Amino acid sequence: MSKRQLSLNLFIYPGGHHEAAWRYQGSAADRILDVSYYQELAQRAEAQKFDAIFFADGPALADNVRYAQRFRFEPITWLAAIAVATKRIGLIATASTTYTEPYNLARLFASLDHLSGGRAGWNIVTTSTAQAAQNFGLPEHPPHHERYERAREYIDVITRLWDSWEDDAVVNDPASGIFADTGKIHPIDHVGKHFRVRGPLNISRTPQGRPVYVQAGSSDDGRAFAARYAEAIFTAHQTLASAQEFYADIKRQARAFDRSPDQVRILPGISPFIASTQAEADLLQDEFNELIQPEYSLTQLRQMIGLDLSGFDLDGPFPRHLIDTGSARGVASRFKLVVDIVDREQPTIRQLVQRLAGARGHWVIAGPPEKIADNIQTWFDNGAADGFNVMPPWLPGGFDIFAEQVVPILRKRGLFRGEYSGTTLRDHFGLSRPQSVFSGSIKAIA
Ligand SMILES: Cc1cc2nc3c(=O)[nH]c(=O)nc-3n(C[C@H](O)[C@H](O)[C@H](O)COP(=O)(O)O)c2cc1C
Repeated sequence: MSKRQLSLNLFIYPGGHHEAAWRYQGSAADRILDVSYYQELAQRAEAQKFDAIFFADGPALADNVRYAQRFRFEPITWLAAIAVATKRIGLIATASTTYTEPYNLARLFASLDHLSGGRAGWNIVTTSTAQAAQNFGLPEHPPHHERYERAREYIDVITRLWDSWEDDAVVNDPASGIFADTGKIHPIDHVGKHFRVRGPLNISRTPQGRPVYVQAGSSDDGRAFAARYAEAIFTAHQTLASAQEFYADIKRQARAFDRSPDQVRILPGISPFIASTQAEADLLQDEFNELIQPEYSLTQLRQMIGLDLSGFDLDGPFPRHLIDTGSARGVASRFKLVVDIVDREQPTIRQLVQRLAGARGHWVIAGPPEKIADNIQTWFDNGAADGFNVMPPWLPGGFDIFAEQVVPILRKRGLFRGEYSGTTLRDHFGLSRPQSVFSGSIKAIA
């Protein structure tokens, strides 16, 4: 039995994850729409045998774009260009079940999986950004519970679309003149509350059968959805204890859905400031925090906890009494994460925005390479993570330092691969390739 190994993804934000990264002299602020910049990043991550790269997404413009590089290209398109510049690394794109339709999205991800030789992953989101509704003619953003109800039906439909061609449906025999065995291509005939889709999909089953299902739910609905469907789960935790609680809960819920917990990889985010000494690493983090623009940070904070602190003294105490914990506004999980920081550390407003500036509530850690590796190993060995979404504070430099100084330590400790053992994202994550739900069934296209 091979030793349990870490999964490492490179989570790419254009200039890096610190909200002021684009202002830092080492970041590639002028290359954020240059696809070769992302191809180079993916090649560097592939050279280090990372499992995947990952792009977030949302169908609306962030309302604080004045102060930070928070616009978004469409990730599937961008990953197609990266696929042709790489051979092994996984390619994970975010797409919303609230603001897309299953048939179109099934085609997009099937195409990405075919063209990449089986390296596609789908970060399934319901979209927590309320302003998206105005771009799709909706009177208001659907409530959280309803978004998850739609997402469950969506997954059922899209899974059957990806499975609608059995693996051996394509014959492709010019001599006999038969291209496909239509007895192995199945309509899905779905009629539900949110969707009516006949199918089948208009492309054959992909190298992975289906893209890898990734999810990042944190609420009760989100966790249940993740435990039932997700094969890799992204999550944000500030402490080992919080990550251990999440990890144990998801693995328990997965078992309750009769799933093997090994088929559910849990990947918290980590945003490391790395330097040869602790003092230098702290200085590096301070350099970034000095570039913070309070107008941007306070907008972020308002989105997370629904409080507008623009009139407050930044160096005054955070007004904890104004937080109405009864109504978790904004993104529920981030709301709780911010409240926990405030209750644990009683920060000033400035100290809180600096805590969140690094990576929007993900784990930010500063120190020498050995300390970063030690912390990664502690979470990995103590039931808090199966791997990490690496979120460099700035790119490309922040990733290069992690790759050159932390990955070798993890490798030396036997925690991370020296070579890919497979070719697909499922291989890298150690996930099985799913059978088509139609294998052996009779109803096919006439
Ligand atoms: C690493 C990570 C990446 C995420 N990326 C996105 C994203 O690209 N788009 C999005 O709408 N939500 C994204 N989310 C938010 C989650 O989809 C989810 O809405 C959030 O964690 C709250 O959980 P809930 O859906 O259970 O309320 C991300 C969350 C995490 C932890």
